[in-house]
Amino acid sequence: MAYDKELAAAIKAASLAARLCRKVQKALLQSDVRSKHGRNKSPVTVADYGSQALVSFVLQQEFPGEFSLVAEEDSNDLRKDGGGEIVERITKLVNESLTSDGSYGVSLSSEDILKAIDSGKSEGGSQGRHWVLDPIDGTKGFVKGDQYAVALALLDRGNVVLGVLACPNLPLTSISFAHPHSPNNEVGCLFFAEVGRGTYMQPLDGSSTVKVQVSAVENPEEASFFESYEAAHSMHDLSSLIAQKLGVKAAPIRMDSQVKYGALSRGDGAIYLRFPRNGYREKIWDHAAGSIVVTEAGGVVTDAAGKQLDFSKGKYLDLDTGIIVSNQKLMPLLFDAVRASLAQKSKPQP
Ligand SMILES: Nc1ncnc2c1ncn2[C@@H]1O[C@H](COP(=O)(O)O)[C@@H](OP(=O)(O)O)[C@H]1O
Ligand SMILES: [Mg+2]
Ligand SMILES: [Mg+2]
Ligand SMILES: [Mg+2]
Repeated sequence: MAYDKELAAAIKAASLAARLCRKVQKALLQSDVRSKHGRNKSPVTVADYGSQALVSFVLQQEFPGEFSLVAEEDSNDLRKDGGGEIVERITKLVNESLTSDGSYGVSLSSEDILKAIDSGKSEGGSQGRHWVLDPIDGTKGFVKGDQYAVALALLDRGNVVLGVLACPNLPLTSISFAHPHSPNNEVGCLFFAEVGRGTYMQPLDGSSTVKVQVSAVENPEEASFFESYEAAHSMHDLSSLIAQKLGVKAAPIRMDSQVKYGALSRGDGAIYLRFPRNGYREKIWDHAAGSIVVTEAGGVVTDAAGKQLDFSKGKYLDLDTGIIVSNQKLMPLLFDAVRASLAQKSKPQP
């Protein structure tokens, strides 16, 4: 089928990267966390770099020749004074992962690692094929020992055609309030989706695979919604106004990263609301994999004007106000509640 080879390579790369991240998270030392310079100051760890180097290396091994990767991180900070020690740690981590996997029989130098990280500088766009990678989405969740995801997607002529979400800290069974997962439940899932072929979930070791579907809930009173854990990433007051207008009774499920898309794709919750504060421009790597995982599971992902997300315009998503996600039945009600809430919010306060 169209993208079988690419999907197999993406699952392999994301699984290897997830195992590297899991190892680091278990032994995370504060020294592994640096905050990136510049306005956003979102943290970045040895695992973000290690994951990006590993995914980039594996994909280039599987697809030698033309290769285009749009990825979040670059090696600029690592090449500065004082970066040497962290580069050594990253190199060791990546080589340990490659040795344990055994497929490639190579040991990479620090320069190989920096080059692999920097091969993620493509701008993407509407022509040709581009891999899109967030090596750790939800680094804030990662550093506090909570949820994060390795998010890898493939763009083909501007459309997302496959996505893989490795979620090392997500329990295999539902996390919804309605069905709290059993305490001895296995933790670590990988979701994958290919255009036109549905969404599947497997444990990180790939031992079994199930097809997943979004929640069939039609009554908003029975629905629950996901939103960012970070109030800095999404306006929680707006989400609660929308939920109230919609008639949602349950409290929000607040989680870091695109794990929210994975959990929604298997029906743990019926809605995801994301309203960044003014001026923030969403990056394609924060949503490419998650969006296809939901849409291939029967869900709908649009901006606040009801428009599909457009991944063909380079590294950024130009969208109207925010991102709303739900199933086909609830989406018309959700859309009306969003419009009414935005109208109310924009009215001058008395
Ligand atoms: N002000 C902001 N508004 C919205 N998203 C932001 C943001 N600052 C950072 N982010 C993005 O939000 C992502 C995490 O999403 P969530 O809030 O769902 O956990 C971060 O991904 P990284 O952790 O890969 O940097 C980061 O790219
Ligand atoms: Mg980041
Ligand atoms: Mg991200
Ligand atoms: Mg990231």
